[in-house]
Amino acid sequence: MAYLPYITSVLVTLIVYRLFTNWAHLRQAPGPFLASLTDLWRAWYQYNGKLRGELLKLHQQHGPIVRYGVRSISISDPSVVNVVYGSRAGFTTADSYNVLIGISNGKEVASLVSTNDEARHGALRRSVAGAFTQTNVMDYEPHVHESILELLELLSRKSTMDLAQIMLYYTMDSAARFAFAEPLGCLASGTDVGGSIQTIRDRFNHWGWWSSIPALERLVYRNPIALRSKRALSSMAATAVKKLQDRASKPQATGQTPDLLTRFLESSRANPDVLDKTGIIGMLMSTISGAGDTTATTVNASLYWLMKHPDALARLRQELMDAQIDRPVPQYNQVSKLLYLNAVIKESMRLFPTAVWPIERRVPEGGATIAGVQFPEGTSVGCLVIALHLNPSVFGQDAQQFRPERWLTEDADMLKKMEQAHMGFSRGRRVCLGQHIAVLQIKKVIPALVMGFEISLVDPHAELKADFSPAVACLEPLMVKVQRRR
Ligand code: HEM
Repeated sequence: MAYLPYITSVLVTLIVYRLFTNWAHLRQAPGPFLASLTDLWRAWYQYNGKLRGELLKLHQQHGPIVRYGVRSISISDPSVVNVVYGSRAGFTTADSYNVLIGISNGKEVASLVSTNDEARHGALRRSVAGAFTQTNVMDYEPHVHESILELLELLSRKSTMDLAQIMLYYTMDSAARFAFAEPLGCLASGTDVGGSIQTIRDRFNHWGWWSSIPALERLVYRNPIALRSKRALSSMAATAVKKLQDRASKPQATGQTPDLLTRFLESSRANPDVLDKTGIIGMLMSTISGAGDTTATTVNASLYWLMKHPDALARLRQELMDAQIDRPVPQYNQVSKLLYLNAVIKESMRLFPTAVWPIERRVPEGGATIAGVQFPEGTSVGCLVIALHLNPSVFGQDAQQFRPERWLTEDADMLKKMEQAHMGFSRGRRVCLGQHIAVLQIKKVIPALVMGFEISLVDPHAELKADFSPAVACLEPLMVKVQRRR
């Protein structure tokens, strides 16, 4: 007992020393004092879905560099995009990605997204890249087409509905179709079949809630006891395993619409050391998970702003009529190059990007100078996509407004500047692998919907809202009225 005051003072000294070194680490960067002492500050805001909004405010207050954690820096300056994400820059993913690493049979199994081993990431990505090129994704168009027909059929039976939910059913069914040629059945049943959507959202929640404190996540979920606990396969993973087993013994016949599974099996035969069976299941899961909420949110955002801006909707419909697109669903080659459609989608992604917090990268050995500030090795730096997208120095004083026409400017320099600041699909080595499939899905479904239906908000003042606590923005319900157009 006599030692108690002594032990207490040693502990207090150690804590004060730790807090001081935390603060001193990046003291050159402005930000909330609490955030410089402990990562619990950012964890709290992220858990409550408020980090994104708080960082936006901090950027307005302090400028392009803001500190939001002991070693975390948020950036809103588009000129640094290439410094951080450029292919040769040497930045790797930050520790926040570690909480996404899966656990299988008591071992950690990193996926394409969660691995911080850049050599492995590069090899894995190269091995499957052929399945995602602009030309090759055209092979999957029949899968997407079929899902849109099913969506339209469902809509024609409704008068009011939650657009956010129905669109997620479309993107998930479509993703399962182009992944392994079978829909999840969400559109057919009007439900989240087998809880697949919830399983994915649980993963996004886990990533979001623990991203700020990965060391604590490791202690709780990756200790030897937790690692050994049995985990049931999700219904979607079980379907993917079954499909893989079936396909290994009975490959797709000539004439069948190819899917990602066929392409991954081809890649696996060519690169068995890089992509094994577990890797194929991982890739299928990563693509379906990455394809659902992201694509649905972009379609919803586009439709929302078109509902709010009848002039833009009229202009889009005119463009689609002039192009004489097929009804009820256009062929991709009829819509892929339509300028106004493209501008509407770009503008919607600009105003409602799906990445929630800065896309974090780790400063490599030797440190780096970013926006004129020197940061030591190990600092996590990342562009906050929404801050970049609302930057008035790039997008002008009306940066907060939905104005697709800004993407039709004849000022080539201006256009280049805006393109460089657009990070909806991220940038660099880890740029969205599925972006061409996403664009295919979006550019086919929006014309089908706006030509086939009058869609209007049940509450004309309704706002587009999302939960920003998971890693990917998850839309809140958006009630709309639908009526077939003649
Ligand atoms: C509008 C829809 C989409 C948006 C906005 C979007 C956005 C993004 C972003 C921002 C990243 C980078 C994440 C990071 O570095 O932390 C990413 C990565 C990725 N996306 Fe997408 N995505 C979309 C659709 C899709 C689709 C349809 C697929 C699959 C077919 C897909 C598959 C992937 C994969 C596999 C990665 C990881 C790439 C890598 O690490 O090398 N995404 N996406």
